[in-house]
Amino acid sequence: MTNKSIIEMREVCKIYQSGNEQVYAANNLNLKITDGELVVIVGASGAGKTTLLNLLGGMDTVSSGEINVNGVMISNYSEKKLSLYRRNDVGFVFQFYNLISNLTTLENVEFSSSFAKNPLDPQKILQEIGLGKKFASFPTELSGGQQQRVAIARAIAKNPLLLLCDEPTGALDFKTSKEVLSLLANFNKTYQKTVIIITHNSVLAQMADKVVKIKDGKIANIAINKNKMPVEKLEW
Ligand SMILES: Nc1ncnc2c1ncn2[C@@H]1O[C@H](COP(=O)(O)OP(=O)(O)OP(=O)(O)O)[C@@H](O)[C@H]1O
Repeated sequence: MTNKSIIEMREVCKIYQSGNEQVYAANNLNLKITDGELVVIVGASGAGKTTLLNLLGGMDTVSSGEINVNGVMISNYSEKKLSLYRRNDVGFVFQFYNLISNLTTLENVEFSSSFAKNPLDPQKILQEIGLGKKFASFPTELSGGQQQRVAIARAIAKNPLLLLCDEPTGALDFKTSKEVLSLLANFNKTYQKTVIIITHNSVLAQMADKVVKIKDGKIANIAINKNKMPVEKLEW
């Protein structure tokens, strides 16, 4: 890992209007993430985790403050530039895999990477992820864990600057969750790319380089793990 910051958030606020009330989903967030870090973001339901990830991924815009990604101020981006940023620089993994149901495994990955600037080989990534025998399967023919693998392959094959994962194991059992988390940790290690994982499960904090705790839209704590734990050893 280098010491270069890949993300710098300065005094970021996101305010939603809910009836007559203003909700500070992000309330003065200051955060630096180093290139190649594995970051886990924890916090209770409604704390503001998804809001933070959506702001980083260019899916939502700040109410105030600045977000700099890889030396570029994305918080000043127009809708068009944000769309290119999402396409080229960000890989997303969600709790529910969001695969295209009438495309095969390989087609799902190829479709997404065909829009990216500098994609990796979809077949190679699917092989690495253990889906070498499932190229021709449709999503309904795959287990939940396999579908999440396709979603991860799809995100990785774009060769993104950042891999953003929102509750990637939320719908999976213990064993499958660990397999999926291992893939994310391996990607981080092999490709030296920044991976950010949102979770309710505080045990996952042990696999991170950096753990960010969010509470009521604010950063409650940032901890650095000197000795992060291999995913295989996590128990919950
Ligand atoms: N589009 C929106 N309009 C109004 N309020 C919103 C909107 N999106 C989020 N909020 C509010 O912002 C706060 C933070 O929501 P967010 O989804 O970021 O939390 P979270 O930590 O990801 O929660 P969960 O773990 O349940 O997904 C909550 O109070 C939520 O109700």
